Amino acid sequence: MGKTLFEKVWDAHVVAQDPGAPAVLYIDAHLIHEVTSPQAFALLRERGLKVRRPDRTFATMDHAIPTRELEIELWPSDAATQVRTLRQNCQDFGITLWDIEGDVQGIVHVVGPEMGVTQPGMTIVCGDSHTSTHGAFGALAFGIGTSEVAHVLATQCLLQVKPKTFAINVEGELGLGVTAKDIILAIIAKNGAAGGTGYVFEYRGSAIRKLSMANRMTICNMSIEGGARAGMIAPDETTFEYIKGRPYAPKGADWDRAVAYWRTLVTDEDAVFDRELTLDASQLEPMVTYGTNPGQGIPVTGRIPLPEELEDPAERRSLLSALEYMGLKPGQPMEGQPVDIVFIGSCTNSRIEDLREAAQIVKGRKVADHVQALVVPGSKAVKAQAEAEGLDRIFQEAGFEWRGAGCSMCLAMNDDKAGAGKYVASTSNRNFQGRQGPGARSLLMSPIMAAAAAVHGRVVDVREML
Ligand SMILES: CC(C)[C@H](C(=O)O)[C@@H](O)C(=O)O
Ligand code: SF4
Repeated sequence: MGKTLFEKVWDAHVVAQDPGAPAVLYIDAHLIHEVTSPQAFALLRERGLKVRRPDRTFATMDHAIPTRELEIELWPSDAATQVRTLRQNCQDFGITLWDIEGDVQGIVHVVGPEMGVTQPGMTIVCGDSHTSTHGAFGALAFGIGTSEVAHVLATQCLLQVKPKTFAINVEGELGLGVTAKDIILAIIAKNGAAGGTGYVFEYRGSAIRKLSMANRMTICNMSIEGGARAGMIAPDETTFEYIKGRPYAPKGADWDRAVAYWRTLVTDEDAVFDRELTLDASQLEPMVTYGTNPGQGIPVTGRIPLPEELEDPAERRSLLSALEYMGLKPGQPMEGQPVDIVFIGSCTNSRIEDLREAAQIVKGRKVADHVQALVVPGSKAVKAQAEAEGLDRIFQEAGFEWRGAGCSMCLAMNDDKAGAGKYVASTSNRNFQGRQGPGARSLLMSPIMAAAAAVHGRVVDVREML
């Protein structure tokens, strides 16, 4: 029997496997950031250990840092401590650091691919759940806990139980105004926020093959929001083209050898998945979430479900408690729902393609008077590229704030927080209670939907603006 893409990458990295025990998996690239690495380094120091492969470990600063220009002396003390600790750790252990003071910095899942660190067939880990993003390149990439970060730093290996495989087939043409974000929100709405537990998704089908790398990353990014351990997309010409020439990409004869190997990283015709789900891309609409988990989403033309429409009593309870927190009612449409804040950013949707699309909607229009709107590029490179294309001017003339790279309002771990009770149209990946600020209410959507919400001050169907 043939192998799936996941099985090929898994098998190539198993160092040891005792029956009934987790596998020892070799890790090709380890990404670290300021929030989940300090305790791991502390553990290494305590035990007198070195970093096994400093050359395969890459650090950036993203979660806690302010996205406004601010001297570090004026930062909240936690953030300053985390950043200074990361600098010290990278210096002491000989690790490459993409520092906020340098030219290369940004959200770990935006910078890794940009630098060419992320490559097909690799195992990639990071103390961060959205490491699944890198699966867009046909890598096996997933988040790990802080004690595992220490383990990988010390050994370059990780203990892992082999997950099962889950094919998600997306076939057909997307309609105008329907994006990769809508594909993944629709998948999670259909399969549930825990529907992928124990599995690695492989996104397949004609609609996936047509997507850019940025769009593929948007989809893989949210695999974890669908409960999966990781999400993968087989590499193809789009992938190779994206990687070629990037700083850490193979060069010369190494490049040819690498591409020849990468071409083998496809699921064999006769491979069998443990589960499958198929979606018709032509039936999808722009999506909006109404609840407090990413599975609680509906097409913009739809209505919030009524409790009696849900079979599972646990889901009924979760609907009602989510709606209470959200200040929304069963059966209500989301179209027309006023918003207070619009956040375009996060490792889901802060790449240049996302900003270009959002800018198209905003161009020549104004942000509604009562709305605070911000654009937070995913990296310094995205920011520079956007500025070279004049996107910053389009956003600022419309009334958006134009910020520095970082996680920003994706999570309330830095200066950018939404107030209690505020509705945030957000391009990020999590709408958990308090995620964007204590009491704040997140409505997840695509960048063009968020841009449309900024202009109208309420949730609208972006297709009416195209
Ligand atoms: C802070 C970090 C550990 C966390 C994660 O693991 O995902 C964050 O990135 C998030 O998105 O919630
Ligand atoms: S942008 Fe958001 S989801 Fe992504 S790593 Fe940062 S906090 Fe996590």
